[in-house]
Amino acid sequence: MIYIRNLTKVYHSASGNVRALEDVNLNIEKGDIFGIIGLSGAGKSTLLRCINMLEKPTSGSIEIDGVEMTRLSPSELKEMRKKIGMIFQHFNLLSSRTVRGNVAFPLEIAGLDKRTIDKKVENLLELVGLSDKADNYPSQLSGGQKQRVGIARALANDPKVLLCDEPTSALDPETTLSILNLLKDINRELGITIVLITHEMNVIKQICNKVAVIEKSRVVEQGPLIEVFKKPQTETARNFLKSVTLSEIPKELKDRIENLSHEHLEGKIIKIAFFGEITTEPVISSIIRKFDVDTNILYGNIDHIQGMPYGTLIVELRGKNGETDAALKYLKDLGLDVEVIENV
Ligand SMILES: Nc1ncnc2c1ncn2[C@@H]1O[C@H](COP(=O)(O)OP(=O)(O)OP(=O)(O)O)[C@@H](O)[C@H]1O
Repeated sequence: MIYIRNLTKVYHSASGNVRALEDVNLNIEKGDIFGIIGLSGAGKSTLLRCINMLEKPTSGSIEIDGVEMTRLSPSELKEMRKKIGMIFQHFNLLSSRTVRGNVAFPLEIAGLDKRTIDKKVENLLELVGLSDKADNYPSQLSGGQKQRVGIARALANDPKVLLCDEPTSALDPETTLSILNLLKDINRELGITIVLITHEMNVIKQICNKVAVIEKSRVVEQGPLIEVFKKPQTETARNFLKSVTLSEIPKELKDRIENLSHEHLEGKIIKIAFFGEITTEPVISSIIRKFDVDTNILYGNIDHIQGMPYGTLIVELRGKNGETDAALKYLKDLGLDVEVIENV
């Protein structure tokens, strides 16, 4: 659906040149919900804005639905942009127009007659669940409702692609979930390919099937979500994953660890952050089978992305003669992110 080849974007400004994108290659297939993640300034917005040619690439090619975007005349580009809707972090609604007026705007620009526009707007507002707010102004809406207007407006010209620039960053978790569900429905029911920038792992895990990681203007990892997060190759992907695993040990657990009796065996409290098939039971039983170690799970926080478990375990290991060290090494060799919290 969207094939990007050797895309480079250099901004020229008074303070010098900024290479915002460097030799970017991406394959986004029809029906994908494709997440783009990266630190601030990595080049995510520039990439999104190059896809609909709001930014003109310095070099490289962008093919959308079989059309090479960089070679279009202004009138051809105008037509092509109808196939590409866009929504924004801060909604970008026209404050002087009602909800109805905002959604009608792209249709008026396209020159449709009033009856067609009215019918279309009615359908779109029903789709996003805002029929009863048609005559409200943006200032009279909640953040989630504003984003629904943004989505309805972006869908007005029946696009094939929807570009989303941090669509839920300004929303609370519950509203975020409802907007993500709406985007998922739009993807599934209307067959629209979605490209989405986010800095939240929760957004990625809720709806994306593929992800690309941008670091310093370059795409450094891309592929199916599970592949990327199972064996993250970059710091950015690892930190994204860590943001949903346990970073702070809960206070009650800390107290419990401190109160553990020391007995006569050596012991360690370890934290395992994992993503993939290795779940509580197999990890623990493999340790028990291979080493002379007793295990006790003190804490487990497990969630799923597309059926794949990820999360954090805090485990007490007790054994003799360096057996706990051997078990620890074994876990690390399995590719798990293991950290010793305390020796007891
Ligand atoms: N119009 C511009 N002129 C000059 N430099 C720009 C312009 N727009 C962006 N840049 C620079 O290009 C680089 C990439 O910016 P971009 O906005 O694409 O990053 P981003 O990953 O979207 O960041 P954020 O998450 O903070 O929005 C940054 O160094 C930025 O300062």
